[in-house]
Amino acid sequence: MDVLEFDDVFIGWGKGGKTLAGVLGRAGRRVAMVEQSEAMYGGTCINIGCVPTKALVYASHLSHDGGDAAHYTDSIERKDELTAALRSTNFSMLDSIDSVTAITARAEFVGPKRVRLTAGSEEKELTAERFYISTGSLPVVPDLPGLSEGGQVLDPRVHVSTDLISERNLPRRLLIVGGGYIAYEFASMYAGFGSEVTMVDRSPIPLRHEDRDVAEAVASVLAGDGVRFLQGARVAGAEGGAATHDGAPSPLRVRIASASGQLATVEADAVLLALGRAPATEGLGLDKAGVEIDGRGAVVVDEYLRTTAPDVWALGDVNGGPQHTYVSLDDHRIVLAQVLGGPHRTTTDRTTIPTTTFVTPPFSRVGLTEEQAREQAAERGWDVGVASKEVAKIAAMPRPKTVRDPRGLIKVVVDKKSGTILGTTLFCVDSQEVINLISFAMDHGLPYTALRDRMYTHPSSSEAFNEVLGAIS
Ligand SMILES: Cc1cc2nc3c(=O)[nH]c(=O)nc-3n(C[C@H](O)[C@H](O)[C@H](O)COP(=O)(O)OP(=O)(O)OC[C@H]3O[C@@H](n4cnc5c(N)ncnc54)[C@H](O)[C@@H]3O)c2cc1C
Ligand SMILES: NC(=O)c1ccc[n+]([C@@H]2O[C@H](COP(=O)([O-])OP(=O)(O)OC[C@H]3O[C@@H](n4cnc5c(N)ncnc54)[C@H](O)[C@@H]3O)[C@@H](O)[C@H]2O)c1
Repeated sequence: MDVLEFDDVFIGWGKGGKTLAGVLGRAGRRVAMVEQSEAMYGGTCINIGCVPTKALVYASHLSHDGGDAAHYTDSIERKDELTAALRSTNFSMLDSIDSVTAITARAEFVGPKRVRLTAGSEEKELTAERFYISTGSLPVVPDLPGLSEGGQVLDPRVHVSTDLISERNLPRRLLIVGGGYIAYEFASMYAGFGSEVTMVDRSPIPLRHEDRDVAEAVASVLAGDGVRFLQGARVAGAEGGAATHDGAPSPLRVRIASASGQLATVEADAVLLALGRAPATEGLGLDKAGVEIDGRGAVVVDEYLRTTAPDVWALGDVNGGPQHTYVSLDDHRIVLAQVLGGPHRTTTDRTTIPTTTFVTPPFSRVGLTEEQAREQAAERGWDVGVASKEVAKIAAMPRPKTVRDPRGLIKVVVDKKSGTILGTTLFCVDSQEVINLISFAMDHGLPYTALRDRMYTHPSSSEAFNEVLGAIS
């Protein structure tokens, strides 16, 4: 069997891995990037995750001619063109570096610092000084009566996010099981495309980790777009009918049980399971390399992202950290500093991690909720102050009105004594941009008054802070 030698071997073409591979390759190191599928060059984000879904979120709320079904099919085709172009660019970005070898094969460790690659009937082995595990995560498919069993769906009408956005036909009725990022983004998106969306969530209330006023604002906007919420509910069974007379599949009839045991039946042309993603560590032979995993299957790492084996790091979703592309990207900075030098970094120096859930308008948050801040106030000596305003009522922020979406809410939580910003929720047009400004201010210890008294371009969404932060009480 061929044995090839490298300086650095990456398993999986994720965001952190591909960025680090590029830097090391450009520095002249002999780098191998091993990716199991040519449809995944560039990783989850550009192929099946962030980018395609955000392209569809945007398309879903565009006005269109020719009916919802045609608009949906057209949007899926455009999304496929976009991801194909990004995949090709991502491939060249590494492949064009002389000292980088891109290999399409599935990798598994067969010993310390040794992996076997399998592509069809071909096998070879690689050895290297350093290894980087960047294999991402996979959708969790728990057993749900009538829908899924043993990690597999039981019916072609049952999907995970990855394959639903490859379906060319708009489901007239979509049932979404889950209440996290993907459930909310897909609910907003498919409602925008014209599907009748029902969400089944085991939590008794929507968005249980958010302040109630915020959660209610988000839920009422989605409800206004036609999304039906079944909270404190679970799947109790499902039956699929035979094909109808015109050959179209009949809907699945999904039985939903509430906390009190009462049953409702929801008819669905498609069901989306959005129940989390688990680190992709199965079949990687990690035990043979001395790399430990935890109870959730995540690679155990320290704050330097070092695994339990020497010279083996884990970046991105696979290390059990927050599952966002920008976290995987930040992981590469932490590892880079150890391998090639540069500013010292660890995971513990991340002060804030902002998030955006791409419903329409987008919902973004950084730091603490009001409830969390009040819980910690006595211990931390904070005098908690809050400013909260409906977007439609913010006179000094005409931007949402100019783009015809003045829905939502802005809420900022501060310590009045020191002026420290403790947390911010932005549920409004442009929030995916503006939240980064707040996160920057928080990381650099700027008081809320610095944002209140700044000059902003006009009309913009950031200028909301002139008015909203003037009303802290
Ligand atoms: C629908 C959806 C929407 C999302 N939207 C957002 C968003 O808007 N913003 C955001 O920040 N995050 C979003 N995320 C999360 C984000 O996509 C992930 O956090 C991120 O892509 C993880 O990157 P990674 O570096 O861990 O690896 P990934 O990009 O997941 O790459 C891992 C790669 O490893 C390959 N691989 C796995 N096992 C092997 C093996 N044994 N051998 C060879 N190759 C292997 C896989 O094929 C894959 O290409 C979304 C995710 C999903 C599913
Ligand atoms: N905009 C973004 O940054 C973005 C967008 C999409 C996905 N993502 C990432 O992708 C990951 C996966 O997204 P997701 O929405 O699948 O996961 P999630 O962790 O956000 O939500 C999972 C949901 O499933 C529920 N759940 C889990 N197991 C269940 C069970 N057995 N029965 C009933 N309910 C169950 C949970 O209560 C939760 O509501 C997330 O961790 C997220 O970080 C990020």
